[in-house]
Amino acid sequence: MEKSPSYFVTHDVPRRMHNMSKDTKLLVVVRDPITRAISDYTQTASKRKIKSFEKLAFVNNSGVVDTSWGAIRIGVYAKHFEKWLKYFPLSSFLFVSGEELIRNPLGELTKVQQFLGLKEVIQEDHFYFNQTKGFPCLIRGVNNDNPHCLGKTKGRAHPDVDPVVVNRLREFYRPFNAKFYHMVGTNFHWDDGQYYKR
Ligand SMILES: Nc1ncnc2c1ncn2[C@@H]1O[C@H](COP(=O)(O)OS(=O)(=O)O)[C@@H](OP(=O)(O)O)[C@H]1O
Repeated sequence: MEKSPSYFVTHDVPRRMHNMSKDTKLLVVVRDPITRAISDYTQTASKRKIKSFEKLAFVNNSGVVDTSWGAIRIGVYAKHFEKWLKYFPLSSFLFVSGEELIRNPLGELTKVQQFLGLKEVIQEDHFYFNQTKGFPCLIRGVNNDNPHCLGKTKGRAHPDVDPVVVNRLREFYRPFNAKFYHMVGTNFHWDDGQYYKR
């Protein structure tokens, strides 16, 4: 098993993975592209000083969404996924909802176990919700005495983004999201706005 978010969007990866093994099972965790962009921005901003999200999202403050900015471009999932379908059938993929992975980790991980043909060993009591972190964490060991949350670079606080900008991005992504839902046969409900800012 190997993982990297960049595999999904890097041009030559589908062909190279197919050359390696055409039977590879592919798991893709996807979340609302707007939250994903803000998460991406937050990660970069934690390393160096950059302009505001609102400034970077548009070309010269014009209201035209800057699709050359990676944080925006990566969320156009339908375009990236088209390239994968040239090499792998839809049945090779499981799309995991990033939102549900937080809300209902057992539900999403049960689907993962089934997709991979694994024995279903994960249970409800393997998780607890850490209120401070705001995320589910794992309980390891028979005495539940070895809890494990992801590190502090996962689950950072996101900045508040101007709602006008969020709405503009919502309109920008809507057709791409619709296409993506159609391609994969799942509605992730990002356009309902119910998931933005967890
Ligand atoms: N259980 C749990 N604990 C902490 N974080 C969780 C968890 N489940 C999902 N997430 C979300 O994972 C996001 C980080 O994933 P990344 O794709 O950036 O990770 S990586 O690039 O593959 O290393 C991270 O994004 P941010 O919230 O923007 O930090 C989380 O929202």
